[in-house]
Amino acid sequence: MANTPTVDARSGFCSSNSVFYSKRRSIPLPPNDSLDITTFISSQAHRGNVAFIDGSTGQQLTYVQLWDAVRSVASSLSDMGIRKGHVVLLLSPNSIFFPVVCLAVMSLGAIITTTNPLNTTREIAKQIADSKPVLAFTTRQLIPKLAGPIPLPIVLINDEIDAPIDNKSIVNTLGKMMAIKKHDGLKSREAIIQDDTATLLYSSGTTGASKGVVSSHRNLIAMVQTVIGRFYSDDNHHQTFLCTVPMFHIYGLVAFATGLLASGSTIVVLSKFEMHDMLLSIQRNRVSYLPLVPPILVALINAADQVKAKYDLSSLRWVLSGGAPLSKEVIEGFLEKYPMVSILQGYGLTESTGVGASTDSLEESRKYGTAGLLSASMEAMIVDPDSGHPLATNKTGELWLKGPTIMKGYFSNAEATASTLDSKGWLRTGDLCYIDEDGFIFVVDRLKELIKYKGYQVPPAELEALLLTHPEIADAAVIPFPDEKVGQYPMAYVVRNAGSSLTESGVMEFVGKQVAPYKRIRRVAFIDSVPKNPSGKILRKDLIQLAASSSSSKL
Ligand SMILES: CC(C)(COP(=O)(O)OP(=O)(O)OC[C@H]1O[C@@H](n2cnc3c(N)ncnc32)[C@H](O)[C@@H]1OP(=O)(O)O)[C@@H](O)C(=O)NCCC(=O)NCCSC(=O)/C=C/c1ccc(O)cc1
Repeated sequence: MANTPTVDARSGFCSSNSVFYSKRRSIPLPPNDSLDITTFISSQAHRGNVAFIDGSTGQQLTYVQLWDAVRSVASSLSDMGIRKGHVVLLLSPNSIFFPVVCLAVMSLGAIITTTNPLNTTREIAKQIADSKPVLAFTTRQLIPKLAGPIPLPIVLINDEIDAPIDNKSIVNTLGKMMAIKKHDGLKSREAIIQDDTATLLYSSGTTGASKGVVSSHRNLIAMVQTVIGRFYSDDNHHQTFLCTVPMFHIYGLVAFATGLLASGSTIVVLSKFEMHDMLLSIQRNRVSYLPLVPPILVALINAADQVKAKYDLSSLRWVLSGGAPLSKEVIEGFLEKYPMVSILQGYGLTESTGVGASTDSLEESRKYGTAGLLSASMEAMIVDPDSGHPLATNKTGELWLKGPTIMKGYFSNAEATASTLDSKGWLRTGDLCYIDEDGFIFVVDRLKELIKYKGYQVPPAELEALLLTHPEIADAAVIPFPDEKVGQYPMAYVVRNAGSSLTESGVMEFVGKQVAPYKRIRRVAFIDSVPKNPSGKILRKDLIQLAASSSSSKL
C-alpha cells in the first residue's frame, strides 16, 4: 500500500501530489456516451408539477408542457435546417421561454450562445462575428440590437402568433413553433455524444477581451448532478426558486434553464431585477430559495425596515449568493436584518460551467468569508504564482481547478486556451485563494485582469482598446475601483496627447456611447504616463494603489 496517496480527511489535501480532493460524495456520471443534456434532464424522475411561473403575468408552464414545447421547438428547428454543430444566438431578457429555446437547441446537438440585452449593437456584432450563429431568437424590442453588419434570420420570442410581421429577417415565432403537434423533424436528429459542444457563453477569462467558453453536454450533465446534490436530499420537499439574476450568464443558465429542472423545482421568473417585483413575487408564490448576487443583498440590507414592514417573506429560507465575493460585513448585516434566512455561498466561473465550490448548509456557511468546499468530484491545487509550485493548506496562491465541469476550451482561440487550461486539464482560475485545514476555500484577491460590476464581468483590455481609438488619447489603463453598492466599477487612467483639453466627462461620454451601461467608466484621472513593466505590461496593481491613496487623501 506504499504508493496509495494519503488524503487528509479533514482538509482533503494529499501531500504526495499536493492536490485537494473534494470532501463531497462524488457525483455519478451517466456511462452512456450517446447522451445530450436535454434528454438527460427530461429523463430524471421527480414529482414536480409546475416548472415555470411568469412572475408578472402568472402564466405557468407545467413539466408536461415544458417538454412538449421543447420537442415542438426542436422539431421545428430541425425543419428549418438547424443541425448538430450550428450555433444559435439567444438575445432575450429572462422569460419562461428562455429555457425552452436553450433545451430545444441543445437537444439537436446545436450550440446555444447567449448575450446580455444591455449590450450595444457593436458588442453584439462582435459576438456574432466570433461565434457565427445561423439563427437568432430575440424579442420584438431587441431586434434593433441585431442590426450589425451580419444579418441573421430571426425567430421572435414574445409575439402573438397573428401579429403582423413586417421585418424580412423574421422567419418564425416561438409561439408558432411551440404549437406544432407533429414532431417529424426529430426523425432527422443526428447522434449526439456527451463530448459534443452544448453552450458557448462569453467570458473574459484571466486576461484580454471576451472569449467564447466551450462547454460540452458532459460538462452540463455534471453540473446538473452538482445542483441536484446541492439542493436535494431524500427528505427534501418540493422547492420554489425565484429567478431574478440573468439566465444568459452561467449562474442563471445552469440553475434555471438546466439544473433545477432535473429535480422538479418550481421556478418563478422575473424578466429582470426590480426590488418591488422580487419581494412581491416571493410573497405571492411562497418562494423558499432566492439566488442573488451581492449587490442585491446590499440593497436588501439597506432597505430592510421598509421591506419587512411591507412584504411577507416568511416562506424564504435560503438566499444563495454567487457571481462576486460577499464580504463578512454584508453577511453579518444580512443575518442581523433577516435572522430567519440563511445565506449559502457559491463560487464559480463560466469556465467551470458554474459552481466550483459552495457552502451547502447553515453549518458550512458559518465559516464567514469562505467560498465553500470544493464541489463534488472537483479537485484543486493552490499554485504559487511566482515559482509555479503547488502549496499546502493555509497558503495563498492561484486556485487551479480540475473536474467534470471544466470547459473544453475557448472557441477558436488556441492561444487563450493553452494559457488557461494545461495539458492535464487544470483550469487556472486567476483567483488568489487559500484552502484551510477543513477544506474551505477563501478567495483573497484576483490575479486576473477583471472588474466585477454588479456581478457582471468588465474586461479592462476591452475598454483600454476603445480608449485608444480616441484621437486625443495617447495611452490608457483601466482598473477596478471598489464600491460598496456595486462591488467595483471601471476607472480609467488616461494620458492625453500634447495640447489636448479632453475632460473627464469627455472620456466617460466617449466610452459610454459605445458600451453596455455596466461597462461604463465612472471615474477618470489624467496621468503623464501609464506605468508598465519592461515587457510593456500595464502595472495595474500600482494604479490600483494610486487610486486608493488619492481617493483617501480626498476624504
Ligand atoms: C440584479 C443586478 C445586480 C442589478 O440590476 P440593475 O440595478 O437593474 O442594473 P443592471 O445590471 O441590470 O444594469 C446595469 C446598468 O444598466 C442600466 N440599465 C438597465 N437597463 C437599461 C436599459 N434598458 N437601457 C439603458 N440602461 C439600462 C441600469 O440602470 C444600470 O445602470 P447603473 O444604475 O448606472 O448601474 C444585475 O446587475 C444582475 O443581475 N447582475 C448579475 C450578474 C450575474 O449573474 N453574474 C454572474 C456571472 S457568472 C458567474 O460569475 C458565476 C458564478 C457562479 C457562482 C455560484 C454558483 O453557484 C454558480 C455560478
